[in-house]
Amino acid sequence: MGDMRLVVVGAAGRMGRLLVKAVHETPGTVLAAAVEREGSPFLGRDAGDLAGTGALGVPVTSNVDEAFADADGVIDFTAPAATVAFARAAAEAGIVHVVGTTGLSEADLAALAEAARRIPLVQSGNMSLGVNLLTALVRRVAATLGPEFDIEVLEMHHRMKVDAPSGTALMLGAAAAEGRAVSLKDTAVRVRDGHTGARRAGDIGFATLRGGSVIGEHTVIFAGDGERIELTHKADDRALFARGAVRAALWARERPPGLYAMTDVLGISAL
Ligand SMILES: NC(=O)C1=CN([C@@H]2O[C@H](COP(=O)(O)OP(=O)(O)OC[C@H]3O[C@@H](n4cnc5c(N)ncnc54)[C@H](OP(=O)(O)O)[C@@H]3O)[C@@H](O)[C@H]2O)C=CC1
Ligand SMILES: O=C(O)C1=N[C@H](C(=O)O)C[C@H](O)C1
Repeated sequence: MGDMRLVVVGAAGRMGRLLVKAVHETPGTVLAAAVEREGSPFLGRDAGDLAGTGALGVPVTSNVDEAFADADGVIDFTAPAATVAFARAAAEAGIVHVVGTTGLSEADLAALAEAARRIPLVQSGNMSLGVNLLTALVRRVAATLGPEFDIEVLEMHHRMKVDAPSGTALMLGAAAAEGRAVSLKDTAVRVRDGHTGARRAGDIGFATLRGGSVIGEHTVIFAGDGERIELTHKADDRALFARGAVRAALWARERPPGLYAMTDVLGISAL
């Protein structure tokens, strides 16, 4: 099998540029195309120049059909509506789709599951080993501690982030709910404001901080009477997520159609 030809969509974004670099630097992958939306000021610019690798001879294009036709996979850290459209196009082209986009609605996730009937699709709100390992720890702790421990998920990100709670916070909340054998939908408190009344037993709370250049920090707090356990992950470098996504693409190339998580890619889904 030759090098995996990968398209990076959203190639001029914060993650897109790092993804172009990671594809270029990873043995066994090559940048097939770089996509931005129609009207983007980056169309025609060399993707490597934007990513800081030096020119790669890959001009940014808005022609998705052409880009996907000559590729084995697409890596997508864009926005929910774009990701749903890219999933349909990837399914049409029969290529791997790796989705890092967060802020996806139930309907968006259903559209990804539909595409995954035809192609291997890896979706995760966080592509790092640390966070995916943390989900297993959170599930375990939540299963061990009784309901007398209140669970709160605290996250902080840079000032440019547009969705809340973060995809990672929701993954961690879902892990806590799974550990307690309850539904996150029924227990999540995503916002608090005004006279909220006392905390309802069993709620899983979320708190969102935004500011500066923080890449991504998450803490799951188990607060009991007289003691507190805090499990924290801090990302120091966004390139970590890009490397994880390229790893996911290579892994998915060998898999049948299906919807996969990063824990599958990392081989820790049984933890
Ligand atoms: N799963 C993970 O490990 C991680 C996930 N993320 C997630 O990745 C996403 C992107 O984050 P980030 O890079 O910081 O955001 P940016 O806004 O910097 O980048 C998004 C890029 O996608 C482009 N884009 C949007 N719509 C389309 C479209 N229809 N066609 C082509 N390009 C499009 C944007 O272009 P324009 O500016 O013109 O809209 C922009 O260049 C977010 O959802 C974020 O939460 C981030 C880090 C890690
Ligand atoms: O938007 C970001 O930057 C990040 N988004 C992801 C999320 O929503 O959890 C992952 C990471 O924390 C950075």
